[in-house]
Amino acid sequence: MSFMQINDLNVHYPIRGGFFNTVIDKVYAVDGVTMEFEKGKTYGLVGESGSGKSTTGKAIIGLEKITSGQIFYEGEDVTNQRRNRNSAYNKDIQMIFQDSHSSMNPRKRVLDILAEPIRNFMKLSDQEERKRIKELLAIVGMSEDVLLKYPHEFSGGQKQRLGIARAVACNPKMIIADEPVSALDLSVQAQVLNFMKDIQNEYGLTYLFISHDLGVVKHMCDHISIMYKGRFVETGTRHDIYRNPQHIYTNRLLSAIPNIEPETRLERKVIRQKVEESYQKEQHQYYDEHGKVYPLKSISETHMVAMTGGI
Ligand SMILES: Nc1ncnc2c1ncn2[C@@H]1O[C@H](COP(=O)(O)OP(=O)(O)OP(=O)(O)O)[C@@H](O)[C@H]1O
Repeated sequence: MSFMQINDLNVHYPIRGGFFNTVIDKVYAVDGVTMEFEKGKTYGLVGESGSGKSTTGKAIIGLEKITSGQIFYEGEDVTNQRRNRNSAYNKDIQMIFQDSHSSMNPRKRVLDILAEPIRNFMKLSDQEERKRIKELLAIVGMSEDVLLKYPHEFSGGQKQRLGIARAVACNPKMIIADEPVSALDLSVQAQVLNFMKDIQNEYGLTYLFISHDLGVVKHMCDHISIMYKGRFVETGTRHDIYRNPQHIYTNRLLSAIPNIEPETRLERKVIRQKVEESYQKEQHQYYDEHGKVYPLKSISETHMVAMTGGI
């Protein structure tokens, strides 16, 4: 039995219009997503803006209402517990966001920001709480001098560290990280990613890493799902996705990975143009007549691709 299982998750938003403001259509933000997580592993969820990645993450954690589907956690159906603030599920599964700043109250000091989850989920004395907060700062490599500071006094990288400290405060089992490094400079990105890897190894955390950039998740993820218009176009191990990509959309994302080596920049630009041309020409073979992604089919024990019988 896997650590967590998501079965046929759907999040559809009604679009209203017309004279009576009735539902005229729906946005299929998440459209039949199935995922399985094993303990201690890192999963990537990658797609362009609007593909439904954040909605999937928020639905799993309970920040978004789901239209249908089931979530099993440690063998138990938690679909209806996700929005119960005091449930074990809510303590065990935490989320960090691209912009930690906007998720932190600007009028609260670090001390209070870190104390909040502890007060929600753990019954500690004042002294124990202080001790835990100091431990958390040590985990993210920050000194106790910051306790009385406010969020605006920190750099982007430091704020992400505080966001991580807050997420790990109550010993979670899984962290959903929504574009955790996208707002940071390249050098700081690597630092934050390495440091997330370290805490994962130390505490056996499971990660779901959400990103629009296949380059960012490359060195982190054991397993990757590529999302387009609310559906998965391809899922597989890191090797399957980077060495043996099958779907035209995966190839397009691979060719879009930003390149920092000046020697190969021109070469990569040519490849990117070629991929884009074939995407424009051949994409109709990869989507149905309504532009929808086909159902996934297994092509190996680990690798699934959305395709019609014809491909
Ligand atoms: N509350 C809402 N009401 C209506 N549509 C919504 C709502 N929230 C999201 N959507 C739509 O659902 C789709 C998926 O959005 P989502 O934010 O999950 O994508 P994303 O892949 O995370 O993109 P980004 O990286 O830009 O956040 C988009 O088309 C978006 O406009």
